[in-house]
Amino acid sequence: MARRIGSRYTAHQILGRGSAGTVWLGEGPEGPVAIKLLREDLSSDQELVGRFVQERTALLGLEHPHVVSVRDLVVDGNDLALVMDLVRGTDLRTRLDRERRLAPEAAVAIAADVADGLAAAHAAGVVHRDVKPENVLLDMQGPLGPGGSHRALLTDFGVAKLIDTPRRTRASKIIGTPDYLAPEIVEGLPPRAAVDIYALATVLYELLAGFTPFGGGHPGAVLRRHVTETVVPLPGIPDELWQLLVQCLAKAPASRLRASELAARLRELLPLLAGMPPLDVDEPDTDEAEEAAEELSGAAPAAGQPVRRRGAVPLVPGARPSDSNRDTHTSMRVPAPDELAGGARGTARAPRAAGAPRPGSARNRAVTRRRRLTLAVAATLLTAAGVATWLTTTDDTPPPPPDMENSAPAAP
Ligand SMILES: Nc1ncnc2c1ncn2[C@@H]1O[C@H](COP(=O)(O)OP(=O)(O)OP(=O)(O)O)[C@@H](O)[C@H]1O
Repeated sequence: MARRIGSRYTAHQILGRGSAGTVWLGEGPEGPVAIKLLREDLSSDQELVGRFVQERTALLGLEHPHVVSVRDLVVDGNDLALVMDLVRGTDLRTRLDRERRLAPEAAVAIAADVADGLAAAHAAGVVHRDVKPENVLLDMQGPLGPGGSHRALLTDFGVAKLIDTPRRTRASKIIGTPDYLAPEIVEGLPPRAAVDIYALATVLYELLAGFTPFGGGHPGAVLRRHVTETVVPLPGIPDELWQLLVQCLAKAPASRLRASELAARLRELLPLLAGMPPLDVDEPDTDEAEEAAEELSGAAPAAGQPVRRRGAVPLVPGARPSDSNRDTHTSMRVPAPDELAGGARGTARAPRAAGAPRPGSARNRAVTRRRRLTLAVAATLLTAAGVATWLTTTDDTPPPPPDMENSAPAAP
């Protein structure tokens, strides 16, 4: 049923739902649009209202073929809506869920588009801060690009920041989605353009492998891996592409490429990747420390039951907790340096060539079990040491003064 939004727009049909609201296919004075309508029960939530306004502000004047433009912000009674360019297609997460892994040529073409969009945002002084497959839309009505890929557009600048905002103090909260968070964010440094490059390299790795390099398990473990672990090579990946990924996943932000350079280098690789099938990579093993902790607590799934993944902290009150650390924004306290330094190492999920034996195959099970008990104790100690307290639900340190740079929307 059609619904009026302000005096100039009509919403016709739901295109999708996010944690903060619903995106509608709509009509405006200049033709079809997408209308993101804030959930009514959240219209009094100042943080979320702030995100809508922020998205409008960040994108003012930014017109680019690889960025979804925001056309209008409508405030009408209880309705708060962002009017955006309509992208007829799907989001990259949906495509990835359907295909599991993309052929390298298509993956690199999409990443190059997003890098172009980021270059435009960075040139306009905006850092996105939440680059992930959910925030990349694929235009399925336009012409096909290399490897049959659709034009990709970056969207959701709701937590974007102006790069040049001065800041002298260490950040007290982390905003972002754990799987894609650059190490300097975890360490409390201000978000600069390089955080988007790290996140995009993580997305590209995920498109190629079917999983993120440092994801899996408890959000605290994911954060620590970003700081302490090195990325494990993907079997069968062309060396030139791997080197590019490694450079953009560098722990030191200054070592990463700039967005325009990354876009150019990715496009240079396209002829080399033409016709190459998706990489033959098996899913990594589940984080052993995580499993061990669950075993110890009696929470381990019974044989044959799917492994339960812990969710990140939903940004929005009432949102369903996500089933992974990559689906939702999270807001966490920045861990202290000693919290990052301690704890189990080597927990990054190691990719295996398809068919290669799992490290914990049947003949190794007794050894694995003994290791798990040791790890379980380590995991319990870690938890006691405060890793779990990074999560925002309880933060018993006095809150910092409200400051757009340093504070994040409070998790429920
Ligand atoms: N400009 C657009 N044109 C067409 N479809 C869109 C547009 N923007 C969003 N959508 C669709 O609407 C759905 C919800 O988008 P939204 O940005 O609210 O959610 P999200 O990014 O998945 O969630 P969250 O707000 O929690 O980060 C997405 O699945 C996306 O495919």
